[in-house]
Amino acid sequence: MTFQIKQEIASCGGKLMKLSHTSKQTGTDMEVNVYLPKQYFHKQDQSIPVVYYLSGLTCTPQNASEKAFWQPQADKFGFALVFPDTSPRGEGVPDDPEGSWDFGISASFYVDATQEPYRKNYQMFSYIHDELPRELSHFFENRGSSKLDFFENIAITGHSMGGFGALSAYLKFYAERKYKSCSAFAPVSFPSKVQWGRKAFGGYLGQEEEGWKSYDPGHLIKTTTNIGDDRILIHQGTGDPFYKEQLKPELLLEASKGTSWDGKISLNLVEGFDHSYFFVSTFVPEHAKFHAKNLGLI
Ligand SMILES: N[C@@H](CCC(=O)N[C@@H](CS)C(=O)NCC(=O)O)C(=O)O
Repeated sequence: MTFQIKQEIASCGGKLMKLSHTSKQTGTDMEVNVYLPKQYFHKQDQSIPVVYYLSGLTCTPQNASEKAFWQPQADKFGFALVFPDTSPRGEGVPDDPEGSWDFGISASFYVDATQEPYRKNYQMFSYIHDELPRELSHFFENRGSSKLDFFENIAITGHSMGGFGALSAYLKFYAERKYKSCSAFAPVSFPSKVQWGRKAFGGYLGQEEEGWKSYDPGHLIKTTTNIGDDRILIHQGTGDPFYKEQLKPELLLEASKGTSWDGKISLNLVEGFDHSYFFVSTFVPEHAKFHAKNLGLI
């Protein structure tokens, strides 16, 4: 269903659009923020690539829009940004029975749930990678003189749970080269091996671990062939309280050993940085440049 414009905010050289729509996949109203860079307004008849940013646990579309400082980078290179929500929410949406922030509302892990009671609303994989781009494309079709490219020349990135979501989707769709570029900030790198991931996969996908593999970057990296010289960029703060227990990027590196991704994952351990948006925003310029290159903008 089409979007309602909640707010249009001038930001840097462009505009942040706060939108909401009713999703068929989640059966709920969903919010999404879209940043339109200055090029969208000043250059005619050109196609603007889109970078999808998936946020982490406890987030809404607002956190990254307000604190990641992506907007100046989007203006610098000429890409748009989409900041989706982290889960369905609202009346009737089931949450974590334990009331914890690592599962349920704001913690969908971007999968299509197969288990009750989550199956009905938690269809976030299909929402993010299919319904949302189709709906956005439709909505923006006749709005400006520039075309926003939500399907072809696109990149994906994210933080923590969203870093997992980015890695997972990039690898899952790698054969068809859906996403031209992937990076992650402090991602949950091998969810089947850590408590956050095991709880999420168990709850949404069931206890049978075989069913987790098709989402888990730790497995996908072994079953997906890197056909070019594609690289994945990761930053991880060494002062991040979740680094050693939940994120474990070294496990992904280990899993890539001897595969076509060996040496293609650039894991940057950055001294002292924590898990917050002070960390994310510090490395956004490097990630922006990485995506801009892969999207042919520089
Ligand atoms: N501080 C959070 C812990 C979870 C957390 O650090 N979430 C990260 C993503 S995994 C985040 O982006 N939080 C929101 C923010 O920093 O704006 C809480 O206790 O609620």
